[in-house]
Amino acid sequence: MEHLDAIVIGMGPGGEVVADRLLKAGKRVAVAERELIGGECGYYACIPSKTLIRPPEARADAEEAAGLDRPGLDWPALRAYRDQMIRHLDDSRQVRGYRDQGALVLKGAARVVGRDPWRVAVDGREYTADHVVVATGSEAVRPPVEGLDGLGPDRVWTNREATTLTRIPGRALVVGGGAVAVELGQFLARMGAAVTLVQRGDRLLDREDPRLCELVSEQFERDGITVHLGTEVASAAADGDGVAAVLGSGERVGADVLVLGTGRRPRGDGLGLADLGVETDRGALPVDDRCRVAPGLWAVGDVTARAMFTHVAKYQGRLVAANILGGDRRADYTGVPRVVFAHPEIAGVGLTSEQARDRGIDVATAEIDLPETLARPWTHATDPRGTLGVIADRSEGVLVGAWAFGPMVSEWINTAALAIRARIPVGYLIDSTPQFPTFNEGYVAALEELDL
Ligand SMILES: Cc1cc2nc3c(=O)[nH]c(=O)nc-3n(C[C@H](O)[C@H](O)[C@H](O)COP(=O)(O)OP(=O)(O)OC[C@H]3O[C@@H](n4cnc5c(N)ncnc54)[C@H](O)[C@@H]3O)c2cc1C
Ligand SMILES: NC(=O)c1ccc[n+]([C@@H]2O[C@H](COP(=O)([O-])OP(=O)(O)OC[C@H]3O[C@@H](n4cnc5c(N)ncnc54)[C@H](O)[C@@H]3O)[C@@H](O)[C@H]2O)c1
Repeated sequence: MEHLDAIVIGMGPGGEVVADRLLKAGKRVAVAERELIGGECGYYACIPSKTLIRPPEARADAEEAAGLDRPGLDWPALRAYRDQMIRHLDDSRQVRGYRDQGALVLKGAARVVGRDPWRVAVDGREYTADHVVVATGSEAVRPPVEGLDGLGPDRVWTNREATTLTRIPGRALVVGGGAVAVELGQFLARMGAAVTLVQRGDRLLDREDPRLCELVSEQFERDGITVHLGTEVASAAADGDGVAAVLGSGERVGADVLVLGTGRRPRGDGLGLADLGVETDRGALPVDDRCRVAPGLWAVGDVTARAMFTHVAKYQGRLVAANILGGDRRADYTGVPRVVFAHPEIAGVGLTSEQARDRGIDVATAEIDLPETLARPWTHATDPRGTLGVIADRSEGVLVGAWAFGPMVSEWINTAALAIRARIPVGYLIDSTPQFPTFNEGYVAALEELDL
């Protein structure tokens, strides 16, 4: 039986970072992947969704810039570029790349079949290793809607069908109110679909600051999206080529497709770990602050259910590789940005004002309207909009949270992310000199408004 320094199970962004770093350090590594090297992120989530969103976003930006006409949208050309970006669902170059780096590439579903030492089985063969890293990601949750399971993938889209779509549906019923529902719902609407969104919670993006949720709802109204809050889809049935749904409120909604954005379940079950005394929590592998599950067993990414983002999977991957190589790195999630790539972009980082108060923090908040305060929104668009909110700990004099709605927020939210993580005193932030004219200047203006 072949013995390795490490076996990485699942080659999404988390697994790839661990494998790359261990291989560079000269370790003997096996990587196991049952589908495509690159994971959900590379083929069915981040990459295709952000590629698809860009042209409608660029068109809206062009419409808002002085002196530009509305550019045309070429769906076949966009679809072809999306297919190129998802490598036509072919990972043979990645397989070759890892083999060239000296990895043992195992294409198949892995199971952990023994411990002391860890033993992993793929395709009927077994391997032992000093370290096993589980990076198996997550899968879309299918809500318990009557009739849903009887409908095929032509009528019910998870993120997989939605991000690999080949036609724009005439009518889409989007279920959920998180990042998936907001990004895909707005994309479909901007591509010409009539979109109805049904969210169980009482706000869109209900884990974010309530004020941010309000701004997103207003934007969805401008986009002509019909939003039902505080209700669910009670039942769904085939109707011609489409779907006839009945909501909890009794209202009927007809659509060509029903798109699920109802959360994700970590893929920690089915790996055989329970038989070895490693319990999961609703599919998640419990990790300590070093991302360790048990001696020699590590987990990174969505399967840890810490914060289901690619940047978190990569962060945990860097940390686990360092720890396997003898380091002692511990994870800190206080400065993880949460960006929704809608148009305008939406972001939150750190605590919401509600969370900060619940923790007993002496909270000070401020909110600024970006066009009222800055020059940059006006050089960017003729009818600009945007808002920045900051949440500070008055007694410590540091920022504990921030949220923003506006152009390119995904880039400039990282200023707040670093300030929160490093506990940079608000006085230093106010004393900084962000480039003129940029959206980053908003932080000085917002922080000056705080009653500290
Ligand atoms: C529509 C959508 C858009 C998103 N957009 C963003 C975004 O813009 N930015 C962002 O930060 N996050 C985004 N996310 C979240 C992001 O996709 C995940 O956080 C990220 O993919 C997690 O990476 P991972 O390495 O944990 O797992 P994954 O990317 O899920 O990869 C896990 C891999 O493990 C493999 N695997 C599973 N079980 C086994 C087994 N037993 N044996 C072998 N292999 C196995 C799978 O085949 C898969 O390839 C988005 C999610 C969705 C659904
Ligand atoms: N830009 C990004 O970084 C990005 C983009 C997409 C997804 N993601 C990540 O992927 C993960 C999954 O995203 P998501 O939006 O699917 O999940 P989510 O858990 O963030 O949100 C799910 C939403 O669906 C609602 N919901 C659940 N069941 C419902 C039902 N039966 N009927 C109506 N509404 C229902 C919930 O109230 C909740 O608001 C998240 O962790 C997210 O952060 C990130």
